[in-house]
Amino acid sequence: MATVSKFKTPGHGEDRNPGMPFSLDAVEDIHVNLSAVERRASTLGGRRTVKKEYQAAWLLKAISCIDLTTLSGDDTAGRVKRLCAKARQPVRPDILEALGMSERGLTTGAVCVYHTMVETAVEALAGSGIPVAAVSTGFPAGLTPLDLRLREIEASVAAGATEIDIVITRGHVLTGNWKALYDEVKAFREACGDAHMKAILGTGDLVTLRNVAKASIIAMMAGADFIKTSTGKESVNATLPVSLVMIRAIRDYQDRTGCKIGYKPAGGISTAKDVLNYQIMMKEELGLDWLQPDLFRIGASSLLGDIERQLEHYVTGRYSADFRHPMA
Ligand SMILES: O=C[C@H](O)COP(=O)(O)O
Repeated sequence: MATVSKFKTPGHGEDRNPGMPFSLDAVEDIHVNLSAVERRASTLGGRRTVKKEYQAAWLLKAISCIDLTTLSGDDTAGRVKRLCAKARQPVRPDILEALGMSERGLTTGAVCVYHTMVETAVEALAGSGIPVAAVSTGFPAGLTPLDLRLREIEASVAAGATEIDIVITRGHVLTGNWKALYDEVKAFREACGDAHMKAILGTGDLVTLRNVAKASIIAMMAGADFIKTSTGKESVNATLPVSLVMIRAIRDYQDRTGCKIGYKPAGGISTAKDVLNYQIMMKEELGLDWLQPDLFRIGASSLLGDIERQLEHYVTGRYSADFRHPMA
């Protein structure tokens, strides 16, 4: 069985993206061939499959990349504590033992919460090495005053979040105001300090894949450590075609600067089959480095339950009822 390596805790990497000066030239020539993107995305699941022990190994790796998320209006400290317990022990001990994984210290990549839950999560995760990510900047719409959005980042960092998921102003993209988008993301990155910044583009609001590609490049140019598809609150969240466009933008940025930017699809990824498609895409388009939690995260609130069920099926030959995997 392939191994799951313990992730490097992000937030203090010496290889962080320093960004680059704003340049309109970098986005003006971007074009996206919609049918080619859709064709490529649609073949991913069918062309390659991973089975049996390889599938179990890929799913264990996927767990280490999950940003285990709760972002609900009815979140409570109790729910966040239960989520953190699940992040520490994402798979039942008997399943892990059968997989020979008991001693490997498998955890999720992070726990992702609203600002008011950061302290609770930090306390509940103490000593585990699991980072707390805070959604910020007026999540999910990102339309609160700029100074409040900056202060919100600073408050989450002060409360112990080492990863900040910011949301961009989608209006800047829709009106082609690339300089305003650059300035905003750069200001967010400065406010993050040492905390790693994931830039949520809200791709479901951006109308065209060309806009998605341009917004991806601007966010990276302004210093994003990760680019992330969605808040989970748009009517369309992560999709494979959108991901392909963002991943290719990451490749372009790496060609241009040598910097490796992380990728986080988020929203609506709830089955083991979904996540395997994303992993195959990452491996084929960007290579093995992007299967590790320092460059790949999956934002999900309910994916872990299905992965655990599939692992149990692999170990026992039987599927258990959903209620046996109640959290995440
Ligand atoms: O960033 C994470 C998303 O908000 C989670 O979305 P989900 O509830 O559809 O898994």
